[in-house]
Order: sequence, then C-alpha cells, then structure tokens
Amino acid sequence: MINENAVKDGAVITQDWQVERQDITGVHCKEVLHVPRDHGVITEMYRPEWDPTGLPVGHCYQSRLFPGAIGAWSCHAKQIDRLFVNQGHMKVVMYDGREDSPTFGTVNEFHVGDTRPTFLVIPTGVWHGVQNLGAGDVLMLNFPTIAYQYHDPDHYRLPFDSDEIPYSWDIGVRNTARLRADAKKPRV
Ligand SMILES: Cc1cn([C@H]2C[C@H](O)[C@@H](COP(=O)(O)OP(=O)(O)O[C@H]3O[C@@H](C)C(=O)[C@@H](O)[C@H]3O)O2)c(=O)[nH]c1=O
Repeated sequence: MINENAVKDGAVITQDWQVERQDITGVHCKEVLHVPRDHGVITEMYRPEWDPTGLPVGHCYQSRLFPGAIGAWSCHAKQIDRLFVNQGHMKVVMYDGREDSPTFGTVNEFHVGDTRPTFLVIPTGVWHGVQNLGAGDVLMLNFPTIAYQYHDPDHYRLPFDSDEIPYSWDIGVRNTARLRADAKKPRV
C-alpha cells in the first residue's frame, strides 16, 4: 500500500515530450531545433509566423541573467514580449492576471535554453518572470512589438514573492498550489 498521503502523478508529459499544461490564452510556445553541421550549429531565433499576432518587431535586445538570478514579476500594458532562449537553463513562469481572460489565474511554467531552445509569445496583461537554474549565465533575447521608451517604460512590476501571484520561485507551481490550499484549510 502506497502512503495514504501520497499524491499520484497525472499525465505530465506527452509521447512527443511536450509538457501537459493548460496554455494561458494568447501565450504561444515554439520549440526550435538546432541544426548541427560539420563545422557548427544553426539555430533560428525569430520568424514572423511564430507569433500569431502578426505584429512586427519593434525592438530587439538581449538580457543576461547570472546563475541563480530571478527576474520577476514584469507585465506590460502595450508591448507584447517575444522571448527567445537557447543558451543556459532558464525557467520562465507566466501568470494570467487578466480578469476577462478564460484562463484568468492560470500559471504556466516553461524550462527553456540549451536543452529546449524556445520562442515564447507573452501577451499584454500576462505577468512573467524568469529564473536562471543553471551554473552559467543565461542569454535571453526579446523581440517586443514596441521599442523601449526611455522616458516612459511600459513596464509594471510586482515583487518576486508577491502574494498577488500564486507562485513561489523556490517550490514551483504544484507545491505552491498545495501549500496555499493547505493554508486555507480550517485548523483542527
Ligand atoms: C528593456 C530595456 C531596458 N533598458 C534598461 C532599463 C533598466 O534600467 C535596465 C533593465 O531593464 P528592465 O528593467 O526592463 O530589465 P528586467 O527587469 O530584467 O526585465 C526584463 O526581463 C524580462 C523577463 C522582461 O519581461 C522584459 O520586459 C525585460 O524588461 O535596462 C534599456 O536601456 N533598454 C531597453 O531596451
């Protein structure tokens, strides 16, 4: 008999090694394969058709994260972020903060970088944060739809440990949900 307090895994991965998740509406994930050749590797980073919004690239910049660093939480009212990561091991977490969204309150986790080069589309109103889980720097490219406005950045922030977002960076989405549910149980 398995421990009565144990929780059995549900389906977590598909036969094509895709993570089972309820995608936040408007978030798009395009995994890219490296193309190795005798003398090196080609890896595509951006194509217009990878973003269903069809909006143009307004800007491109690189964000380097040091090992262990957490950059959270960010949100934009006008720009759509299009992140691409293929160096290092980064966790990208998104939280749907849009009360009119069918996936309001949903959290999505993505592990991207060397092992899973990935292009992610992050709509306005979706909170997002990143964590470098590797031993080396992570290089993250962003191709947002609007250029950074030095005088008036479209950048809203919440603290990385904000209670407004049901996610804890040190224990992940599943354990956070359980701990928060336990906290709501009446004390006996
Ligand atoms: C985006 C950007 C920032 N900066 C400056 C402003 C700021 O002092 C410093 C750090 O920028 P940020 O505060 O935007 O960096 P950061 O807080 O790491 O946020 C970044 O993290 C990821 C997850 C995102 O969501 C992006 O929107 C990006 O803003 O760099 C520029 O000079 N040019 C730029 O294009």
